[in-house]
Order: sequence, then C-alpha cells, then structure tokens
Amino acid sequence: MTTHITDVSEDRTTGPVDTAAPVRGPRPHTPGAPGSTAPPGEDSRRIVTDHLRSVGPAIESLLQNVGTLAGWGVEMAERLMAGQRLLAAGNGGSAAEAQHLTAELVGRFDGEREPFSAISLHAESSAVTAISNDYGFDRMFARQVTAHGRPGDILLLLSTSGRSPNLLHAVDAARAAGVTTWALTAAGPNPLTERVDDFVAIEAKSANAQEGHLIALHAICRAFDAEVHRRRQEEQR
Ligand SMILES: O=C(CO)[C@@H](O)[C@H](O)[C@H](O)[C@H](O)COP(=O)(O)O
Repeated sequence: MTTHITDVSEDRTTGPVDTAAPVRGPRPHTPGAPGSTAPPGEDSRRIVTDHLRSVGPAIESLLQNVGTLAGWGVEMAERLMAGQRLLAAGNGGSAAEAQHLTAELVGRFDGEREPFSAISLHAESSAVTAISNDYGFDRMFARQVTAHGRPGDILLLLSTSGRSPNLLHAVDAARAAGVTTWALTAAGPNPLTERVDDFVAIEAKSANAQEGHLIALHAICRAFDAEVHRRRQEEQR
C-alpha cells in the first residue's frame, strides 16, 4: 500500500498549511470593488467626494465652539484631579467614541501622567445586559449613572440624533445624583441639548457630525492634559 504524504509547513497565524493545495487564482474584478483594477463608478466617486466635502462644515462648527471645548477640558482636569469621575455614554459608533475618550483618560494622551477615573457605560457588558433585561434598554445608562455617579462627577453623552431614550433617561438620573451633564450631538436643538447642562451641537450631516465628535474629544483631551500639566507644575513651585 502506498501512502500519499502531503508537504505540510507551519504558518504562524493559521497553523498547518497544505502546500499541495491548489494556488488560488485572481478574484473576478467588479468595478470599484477592493482589488479591482477597474475605476470605481461615477456614482461611488460622487458619494465619497460628497462625504469628504461634508467634513468641512463639521470642522467649521467645531471652530465655533472652541470656548466650550477648551472650557470642558479645563473643568475636567479640575474635577478629575480632585478625585471626581467622568462617565461617558453613547450608542453604536458613539459608544465607540465614548470608550475612546475614557481610554485616553485612564491610559494617557499627550504624554506621561497619572490615570484618571473614567468609565464608558456601554462597555460594562454584564451590567448592560442585566439592566436591559430586567429594567429595559432605556434604563441601561440611567441605572449605572445612579450606581456610579457622585455629586461633582461629569456625564458626557454622545448622540447624533440627540433623541436616544437611554441617553435622555441618563440625564435625568445624573441630575438626581448631582452629576453635571454635557452632550455632543449633531445639529441642534434636540431633546438632549434641551436637557443637559452644556452642549456642543455640530451643524453638519449626521455621520460627519459623529466624526467631528471624535475630533472634539481629542481637542478636549489636549486641553485636559495641558491643564493637568500646568496644575502639577504650579504645585511644585
Ligand atoms: O455609527 C453609527 C452611524 O454613523 C451608528 O452605529 C449609530 O451610532 C447608531 O445607529 C446609534 O444607535 C444612533 O444613536 P444616536 O446617535 O441617534 O443617539
């Protein structure tokens, strides 16, 4: 009996590789698809160009709010250095941005400094599923705000519509707990801007406003780190 031995070598990421397997040929090309040599259609080009051009109004709108963003950075530094906490919340892409901010604060941003207390509420997966299951999705942030929020803490909410019920309930819970509320939204006014203590509403298309929120968060972190550094230097004098 003859045994066919396949030449098997190790690949670091996928494990054993059968080198006798047929080599895959080039994938069929669809115009505009990844790997395609054909130019994308006019429609796709127009859509992408429109999206990129629409970033401009979001930046312009942010520039109209420099004072608020800088003020938030400084106030965050003052409160977090005094031991207060930042809570952040949003849904979908805005949840990812909330988590981006809290990572900058617990980790670091511009350079070495101490960590600060910041929690992204959607990332508490067991609490989120339990609260949503037992009290309803609309309460998933509010109950966490009641649990974690202390007077003088800050709750930052991110929303494009400014209408998500779970964020609106979170504002009410924050108010009851003495927590200051700030919101980043797309065009205002909207129910969230009407309810919070302070807000920046980006006058741009919803997706571009959401991109603007991330730029705003980095700008706030920049002001925050500068203020932390300034206060630490002052302490040493
Ligand atoms: O990222 C995006 C859209 O750009 C989506 O995931 C989006 O965040 C979700 O649809 C959210 O549920 C929308 O909530 P909101 O911004 O209206 O509060």
